[in-house]
Amino acid sequence: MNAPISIQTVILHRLVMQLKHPFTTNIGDFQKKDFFIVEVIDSNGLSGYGETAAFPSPWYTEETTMTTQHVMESFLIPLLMNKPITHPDQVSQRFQVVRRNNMAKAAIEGAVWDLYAKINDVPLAVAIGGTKQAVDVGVAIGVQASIPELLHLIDTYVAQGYKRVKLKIKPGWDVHVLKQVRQQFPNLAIMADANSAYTLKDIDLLKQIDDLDLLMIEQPLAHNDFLDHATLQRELSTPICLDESIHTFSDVRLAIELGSCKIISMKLARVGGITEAKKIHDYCQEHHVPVWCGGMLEAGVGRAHSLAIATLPQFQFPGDTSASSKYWEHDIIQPEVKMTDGQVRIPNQPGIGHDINWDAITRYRIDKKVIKN
Ligand SMILES: O=C(O)CCC(=O)c1ccccc1C(=O)O
Ligand SMILES: [Mg+2]
Repeated sequence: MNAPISIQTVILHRLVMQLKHPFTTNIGDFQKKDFFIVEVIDSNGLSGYGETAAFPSPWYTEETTMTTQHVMESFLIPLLMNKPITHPDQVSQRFQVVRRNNMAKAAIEGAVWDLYAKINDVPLAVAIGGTKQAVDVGVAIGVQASIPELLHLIDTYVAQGYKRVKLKIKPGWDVHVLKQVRQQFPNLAIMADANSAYTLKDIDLLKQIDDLDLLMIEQPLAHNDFLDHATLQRELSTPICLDESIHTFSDVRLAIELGSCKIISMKLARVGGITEAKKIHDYCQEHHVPVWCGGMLEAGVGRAHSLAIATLPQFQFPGDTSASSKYWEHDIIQPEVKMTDGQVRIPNQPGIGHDINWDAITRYRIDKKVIKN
């Protein structure tokens, strides 16, 4: 029987961090991340940490930095305060009275999972049921100014040891780019992520991409579509991977039943946290559908959570969970996340297994709100 956990205080640390390199997708250009580190503190004064993944604008899902703050403060935190739980699975049950807002939920739920693992003196990966000591990682590369620049960048990442590259594509930066990359790197594991840039009218173009022996093509069609993706998947031998379409366990059931994809991208933020992610993972395992861990340009806390979930056995492709140094001059955790030979080792320390780097937090923090009940 687990001892009850009673959350007494929640601190929302709002940070703004500059990305090392701007990240360009079909939708826009990202120079910085504006987000919250959520700190939950129990009656013994022990802290757990989570991170919101939303961006300032609702381009990826409907959530934004400010909606996560509103929903956490007004609805989610009051559901948790002073009403003890015995297991973090109960957090998502309690949050069911709030529709969607998965990024707000995932940040708080993640903080409680970290706290729970620390109380039980086990790494978060172990608390989740993970089985791997290290996970394979790749890099996501945004749209570049020119093809030579892209080829050079890929070269750099491959030399560092990354096992797979994911290239953002959009109309005007797609087949011709991928063809040249494939020519230059005949044996590299390459995937493309369209962030919903295409429709079924682009079938000829998508069939040309199908000839390039990609690992998968991520979210080629609309963010809320299952039927057209199923039609497209019947036409392509390259596996489709769904990202934006997947917010819940039910979405995964629908996608697999309809044949909308052959691979699922998992993001804790998008599915509302670890408990839902585990449910999705187990269903995918039963149905022999591979899963891999996507990224949201997270800082260290969110990254550590993603790495922990990726230790589950059905995570079968390298994640977008690259080293801290791919994104940040200084990360907010210590040690930072490091990659060796295409892998990140999972820490043995309790919880997320990284300390908070308070110097970095202080440097990047623009606001701090302490919520007591
Ligand atoms: O390196 C990363 O964190 C993933 C980069 C990435 O592709 C991405 C970043 C932000 C939002 C959505 C996506 C995506 O997977 O579509
Ligand atoms: Mg994606």
